[in-house]
Amino acid sequence: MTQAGPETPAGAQDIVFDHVVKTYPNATVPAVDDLSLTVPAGEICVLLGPSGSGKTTALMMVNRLAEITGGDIRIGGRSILDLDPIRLRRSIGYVIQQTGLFPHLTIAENVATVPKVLGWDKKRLRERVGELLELVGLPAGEYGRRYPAQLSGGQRQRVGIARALAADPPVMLMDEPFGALDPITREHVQDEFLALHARIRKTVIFVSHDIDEAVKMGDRIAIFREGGKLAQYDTPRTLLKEPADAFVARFVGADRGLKRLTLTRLADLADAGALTPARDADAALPQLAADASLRSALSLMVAEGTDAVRVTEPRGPADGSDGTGPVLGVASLDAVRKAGAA
Ligand SMILES: Nc1ncnc2c1ncn2[C@@H]1O[C@H](COP(=O)(O)OP(=O)(O)OP(=O)(O)O)[C@@H](O)[C@H]1O
Repeated sequence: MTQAGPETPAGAQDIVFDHVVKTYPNATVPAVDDLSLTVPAGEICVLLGPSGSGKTTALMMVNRLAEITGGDIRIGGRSILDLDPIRLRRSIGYVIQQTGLFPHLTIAENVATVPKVLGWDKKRLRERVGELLELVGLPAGEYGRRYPAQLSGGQRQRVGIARALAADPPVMLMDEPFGALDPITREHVQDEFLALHARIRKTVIFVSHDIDEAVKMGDRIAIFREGGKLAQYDTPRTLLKEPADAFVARFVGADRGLKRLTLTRLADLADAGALTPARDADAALPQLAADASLRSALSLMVAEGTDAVRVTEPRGPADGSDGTGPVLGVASLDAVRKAGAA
């Protein structure tokens, strides 16, 4: 955590869309229509919506890969229209689905691309590349001299993130960055990115078409409808609990109650005093570590045919959530249901 606290992290900047319109040349209707929203500094905002609803266009207007045709976008209070597009782009991290790594450059050279353009000296470049590759779990000594083709898809995506962070930009734009990864790798890279974000607190705009990804990654979610109109902008919890209209309700899915359970951990129940003390008779109950979600707890109860789980203290990340630490108490189906409805 920075000195200023997570709400106003040092170095991050808010992004304001102020009545933004984008109508492409020769188009009869706008791709983005009167978009107004603020992404607070240091938060992750996920743009979600059906195909063609204007998510990528909204994202690309921030770094002027698509020029706005109405309204304004301000980063840290400065209009993007007052900035030179090339300089603006260098000051914003950009991660896309096909990582866009240069195949003929090594991993270290790829990560160094922008700082090199900015004229950093060799020593500073080398240190920064080492630091960034370490940060994304690909130590330079082992991976720096390899070429993109010699990495897995998930590793390439991590290099893409390291490269986007190279010049320490206050803002990152990510367009379906994990879309091409298989589900298991995607989960890993999402977790890694969230852990990384907790440390670096950049302001991130992240395009996704996957509601589960949006709920997991977003501090806030902007749902777009056809015609590039903003349907709702809220925290995942509010969006799932109070969809603004039938379109949003349909988009987030009939299982939105279950999705909401992913937002609460068993540890939250423990903190709220909603666990009951474990008795000897509870020894046969299935158990889960406190960092598991209420959805996992419910799923385990259904699978095991019980109406409670024992909650254990996780001993560390290496333990996963299989529940091997000391027992904290028992979470009943009723407690899970009540917490899910809250
Ligand atoms: N370069 C362009 N020229 C003209 N029209 C475009 C251009 N790029 C996108 N559009 C149109 O603008 C609208 C919004 O497209 P955009 O790519 O922003 O949507 P999206 O929500 O990101 O879609 P997807 O989820 O399929 O990527 C679509 O109708 C699209 O056809």
